[in-house]
Formats: sequence, C-alpha cells, structure tokens
Amino acid sequence: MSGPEAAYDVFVWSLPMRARFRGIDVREGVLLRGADGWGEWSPFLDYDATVSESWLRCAEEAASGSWPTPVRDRIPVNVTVPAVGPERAAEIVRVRPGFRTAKVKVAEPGQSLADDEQRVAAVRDALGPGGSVRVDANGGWSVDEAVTAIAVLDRAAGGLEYVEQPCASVEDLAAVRRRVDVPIAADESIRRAADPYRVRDLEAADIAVIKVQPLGGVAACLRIAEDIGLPVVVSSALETSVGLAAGVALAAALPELPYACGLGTTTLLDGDVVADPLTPDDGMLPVRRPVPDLGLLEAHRASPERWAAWAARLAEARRVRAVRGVRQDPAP
Ligand SMILES: O=C(O)CCC(=O)C1=CC=C[C@@H](O)[C@@H]1C(=O)O
Ligand SMILES: [Mg+2]
Repeated sequence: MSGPEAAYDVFVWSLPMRARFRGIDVREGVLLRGADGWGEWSPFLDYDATVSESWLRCAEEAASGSWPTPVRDRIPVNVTVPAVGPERAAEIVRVRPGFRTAKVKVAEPGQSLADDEQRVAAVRDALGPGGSVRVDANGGWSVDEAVTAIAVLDRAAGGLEYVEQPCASVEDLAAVRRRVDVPIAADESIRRAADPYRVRDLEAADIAVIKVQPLGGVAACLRIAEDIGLPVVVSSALETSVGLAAGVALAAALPELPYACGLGTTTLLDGDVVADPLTPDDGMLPVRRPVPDLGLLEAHRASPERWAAWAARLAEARRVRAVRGVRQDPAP
C-alpha cells in the first residue's frame, strides 16, 4: 500500500451488546494504529461512506495527531438506560451507585407512552430524589406527540433535566421548544445534519449533544461547540475504550461542562479491547487514554467475513476522502 493509508495498521473488532441498543445486538469497528497511537473508526452499519468519512477523521486525529490540553481530570457521566422494562431499568440504575444523572431511552418503535412513563418513574425511584433524569426520544415523536409525552414524562420523573431530540427535524425541535418548559437538547440535528448551526439559528435547542466520531474529531468538535454557543453534553457512539477516549478528551478540554456526559457506555458492550477500560467510578470517568491489549484484541477479533466487509467500507470512506480533498468543516 502507498499513500496516507500506509501509515496505519488496521484491526477489526466485534463485541456483543449487553442489551439491544439502537437496534444493535453486536457492535463492530476498526482500530487504526498510527504514529501517535490508536484511533477508532466505528460508523454504524447503516451509515454510507459519505457519512462515515467524518468518523474517519476522528480516528486519524487520534492515531496521527494530537488532542488539546485538558482543563479537568474527571468527567461526570450519566448512566444510560435502554428501552427495557421498568424492573430492569431500576436494576441498571441500582447496580451502579454513584451516578447522579440517568438518561432514559424513550419513544422506542413498538412501545407506548405508558411503557416510557413506567420506565422513567422506575428510574427516578431507583436514582433517588436528588439525581437528574433526562430522556432521549431519538426523533421519534411528532410535535404534538412530543408536547404530550414531555408533560407525562416530566411528571413521571418528578422533573426532567432535558429532552434529547424529541422530533426528527430542526423545525419541529424549535416548535416543541416554544411549547414546553423542559429544556431541549439536539443530538441528530447536529451530528446528522448538513448544517449543525441551523439548531442555533432557529433557536431549536437549549443544549448541544456532541459526538466526536460523527463530527470529525476533537478539534472539530471544540470549534463547533464554540460556534454553536450552547452548553455541550459530550456523548459516545458506543465505542470501545479506544474510541471513547476521544470523547473524554473533548469533554476534558471544553471550557465549561455544566452537564453530565453520555460517555459511560463501555458497560453496554460485553467486553473491551483494553485491559483498563474507561468505566465510570462513582459517576465519574478519569481523563486518560487506554491502549489495546494484544490478548483482548485477539479475543475480540472479527470473523474473516466481517473483517473483509470493514476493509471494503474503509476503502470506500477513503475514496470519499480522496474526492473531497481537504477537510470539510461545517460553515460557522
Ligand atoms: O448518551 C448516552 O448516554 C449514551 C450514548 C447514546 O445514547 C447513543 C449513542 C449512539 C447512538 C445513539 O442512538 C445514542 C443517542 O442517540 O444518543
Ligand atoms: Mg441521542
């Protein structure tokens, strides 16, 4: 191989999820090793090469670049509760004492508002009155459904900290924000949008959820955070500890970090590629960068078929890169 690709060793991993999340039972991805360390490239399987190219910039920044200087050494994180039944939801919170914030998935296809209400009430009960409960609808509601659901879930939670991505479009997010008092956070409207700054321009959200892989790396996210001018919650894309370390680096470098981050997700995966995973302790993640363990890499090595499929995806994303040329940052 010649060209910039030659600068990286490639490893493909595969790990089962502990519970189905985002419709996924098995998480896979690529680790790239470059001159400056390891980076992770793990775009979800439903993302095409055009979308996945920005994810590659994040991996390459980690493997052959540098991250900004941290201004804190611990990151508060939320416990993430998938769209499970109320007993299981309460158990997820109870077995992880020390978390002061819980994020609950709602609006899951095939489930009802009553299911969400019971899950949220169970989480509040398990977390205790002092903690914060936020919900994430992943754009699953219409404006009217969102207004109704937010009132119901705000009551069930005894007060919601915020609602993440209640509706799919930025316009609908703005419409909901005008009709409810609970703060609105934008996630997909930033990471999957052609122009993340429409959230700011339409005053569609109170909080920006930022994920380093989809948004092209730590430095790019710092710029977006500054330009968007909203408080930021750094969240994961369900990475191994290698990929998560980039999110941790962003959270550590942000001038302000007023909310718990969604980076406590290694426990959603049944295993890791590092011996010292970025697992929360007392609701906090340490700011550090673990490196893969060779034995664990072997243990979680993807099958030859999946390895070939990821190699083909990587080649496609690199082709997109070659066509695009220099890095494409969203216009401020
Ligand atoms: O924010 C968290 O607590 C964990 C990460 C998380 O919820 C997500 C990670 C990746 C994909 C998404 O479906 C989901 C999200 O929507 O925020
Ligand atoms: Mg979200």
